[in-house]
Amino acid sequence: EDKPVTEQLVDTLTTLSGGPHKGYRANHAKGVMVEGTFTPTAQAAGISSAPHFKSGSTPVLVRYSDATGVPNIPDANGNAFPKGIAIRFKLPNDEATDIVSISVNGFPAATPEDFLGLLNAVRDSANSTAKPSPVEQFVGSHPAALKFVTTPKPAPVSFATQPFFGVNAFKFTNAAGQSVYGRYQIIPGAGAQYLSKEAADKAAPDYLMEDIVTRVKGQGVQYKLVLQIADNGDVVNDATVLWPDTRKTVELGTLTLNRAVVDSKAAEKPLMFNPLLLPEGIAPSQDPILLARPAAYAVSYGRRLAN
Ligand code: HEM
Repeated sequence: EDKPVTEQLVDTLTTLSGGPHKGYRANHAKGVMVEGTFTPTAQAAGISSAPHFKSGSTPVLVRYSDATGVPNIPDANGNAFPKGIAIRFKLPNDEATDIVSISVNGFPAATPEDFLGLLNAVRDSANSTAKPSPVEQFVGSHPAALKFVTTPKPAPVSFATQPFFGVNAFKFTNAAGQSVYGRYQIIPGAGAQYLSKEAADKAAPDYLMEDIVTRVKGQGVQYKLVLQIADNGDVVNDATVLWPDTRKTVELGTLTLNRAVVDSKAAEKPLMFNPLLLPEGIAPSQDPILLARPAAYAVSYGRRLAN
């Protein structure tokens, strides 16, 4: 193949979803958007000089999503995991920065090439009689992929009871020029709560998308934005390598979501969240998965707008 790996990834995601599905994202196609504010803690400015970590509140736009490019996948379907949360912080002077996270802590591949290998193996298993199947062969020789696909992904009671993880590390620098590497954790104020298998089997196809709109219009929904800080020597460029739970965490602030987005479907189409849209005070790590994401998202975005 002469195409860039990032475009091949979008092609395979499209094939896996039975697409192209006109006007939808090639992954995380089904979603809903809500709005609110982010309020930083006093410690946040000590981590990064980014504008939203100074004092005051920042307006946020949030898109929750189900995995896959299937626009009408039932929320509790086994393929609709990991769940996604994309957060746009609307900074002063028409600037913005995004956090784009998933409901699993970790990723199945350390490189875009390996991720393509996994997705192509899933694709090729559909029409294969080989034993072991292509995907069984792939996960048999790729422990991180095996770990990711076998990690339990229970259906949450609500998006408001689902923790999310940034997975890729970033470099945070404060006003004094001191830097740390960290990974985001988005911790629900309501606590992590999941449905039983029986309840998940009976859940309505759009139960999560509908529930979150009801919640934001009612009591509102809160999360703590937390940063897990790497120790010297921790691997920061590999999304398959978790850091120990004993690593220091710093609370960066609170997300309060209290408004639905009118006509969310129309509003989400011309939007592209970008994990590398970063203000001063936050820089990418050299994680090849992180660095590949904007190119892949842009291919999906371009195709979405083209039809
Ligand atoms: C090389 C690895 C990856 C590829 C190829 C990939 C591919 C994609 C694509 C094509 C989209 C649709 C973008 C659009 O049309 O706007 C997307 C969306 C998304 N991705 Fe990824 N992704 C990767 C890694 C990740 C990682 C590591 C995370 C989180 C830790 C993540 C979380 C999400 C979320 C939450 C969305 C939905 C964003 C929205 O609501 O608009 N992805 N991904």
